[in-house]
Amino acid sequence: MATSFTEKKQTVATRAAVILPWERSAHGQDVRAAEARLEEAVGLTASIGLVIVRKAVLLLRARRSATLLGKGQIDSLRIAVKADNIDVLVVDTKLTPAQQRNLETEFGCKVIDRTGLILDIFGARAATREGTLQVELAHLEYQRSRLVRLWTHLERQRGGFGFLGGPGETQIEADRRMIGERIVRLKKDLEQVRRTRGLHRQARKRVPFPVVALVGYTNAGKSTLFNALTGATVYAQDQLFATLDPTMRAIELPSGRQVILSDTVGFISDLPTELIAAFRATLEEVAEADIILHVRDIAHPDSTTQKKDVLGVLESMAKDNMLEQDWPNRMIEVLNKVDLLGGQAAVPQGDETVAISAITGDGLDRLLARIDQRITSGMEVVRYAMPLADGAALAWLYQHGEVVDRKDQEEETDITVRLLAEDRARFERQFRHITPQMA
Ligand SMILES: Nc1nc2c(ncn2[C@@H]2O[C@H](COP(=O)(O)OP(=O)(O)OP(=O)(O)O)[C@@H](O)[C@H]2O)c(=O)[nH]1
Ligand SMILES: [Mg+2]
Repeated sequence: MATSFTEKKQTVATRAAVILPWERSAHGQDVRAAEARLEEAVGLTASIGLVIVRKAVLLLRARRSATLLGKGQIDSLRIAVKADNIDVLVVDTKLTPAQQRNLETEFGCKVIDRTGLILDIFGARAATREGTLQVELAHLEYQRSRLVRLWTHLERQRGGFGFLGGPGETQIEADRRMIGERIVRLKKDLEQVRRTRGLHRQARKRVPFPVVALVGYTNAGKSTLFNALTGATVYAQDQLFATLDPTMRAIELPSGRQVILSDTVGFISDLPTELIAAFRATLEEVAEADIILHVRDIAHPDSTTQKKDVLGVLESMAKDNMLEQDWPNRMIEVLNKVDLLGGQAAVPQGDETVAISAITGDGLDRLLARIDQRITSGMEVVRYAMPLADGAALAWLYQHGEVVDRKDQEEETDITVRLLAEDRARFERQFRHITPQMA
């Protein structure tokens, strides 16, 4: 893994300030939007273990090429960094390599930008092989772009073309070559992983129960819902990306049918484009899901934009064959946090939406019933003839399907059962001696 900020294990808490540069021209005067965005950045920063001692929205009249911020802002920040003993300044926007370096010089502390911050988070969260490779690739490309610019900057300072070949320059060139070679290797490895992806999906389909995946924006309440539904004690708190690992747990639906619930990585707003591939790779669990629960924070000011973002990413995954084309049929929209809006009645619900509060438990029974219904609607009716002595096969059918009819003879039974298409395939693979009859 590329060097990561969080890899330096800290014994003493690292103190951070989080600032959100807010351009009036680009963002307008929407104070509520700025506050929500700042809170997201604070959550992201907390999730890599930094202690936030100061946070602020800084209005920008223009982006200054050398330092981004204006002179007065820099002066007052310098005082704050000193007074609060700040080790890291998180600037929630994209900084050019020169801006980052200049700000570090101004403040005498480490400065990280939004891309650097998110890369760090993804690095800690990537679970699959593709995810890990994809994140490392993004990290190296980020580093390389910083090296290249630094190099040209030095060249300019010397007023030449690098013929002098000073030691610093040689080192940078060597670093750049090393990074370049590693990138080529990673891309090859990724190719290989992608080619075998189809095979893995087949293997994963052998999980014995339908999979229900929770997706949605960071802080939407996925982990809280996951806990409410499993009664499990999985880490959930008001901290973005509290989930460090994709978590899977079996739960029982009202019908008695078992499903596997899977919590996933949260979406974040304005994901830097160079990180989209890495993020999508961390979402691979969704590809295996029989049902996708799209959890939304319906009380969030950007709720509608967040929804569009989520659907956009899923669509792009389907386009690249990471997700099966019929994914919209498998989705249920979960409007969470209705307690903040005065209960279920405040929110319109349709066939594809269920309003809930993961905190109060309001609407959870309806959600479970809806999941049950959705699973059943995708079922087929099949008839099998099998030896009565085959207890394992019979038990399997009772556990995974709904037995509609059964006629026992002396040695044999003729059984009609409703099964998911995948379950039917699983059953017929596992019990090859049993023959499906004409319905
Ligand atoms: N009022 C209210 N707060 C909720 C509800 N559900 C979750 N929250 C709060 O929202 C915050 C985020 O919840 P999480 O479950 O950690 O969110 P998440 O979607 O898992 O976030 P990531 O793991 O970062 O993607 C926590 O403070 C929860 O207590 C709800 O129904 N009502
Ligand atoms: Mg979570």
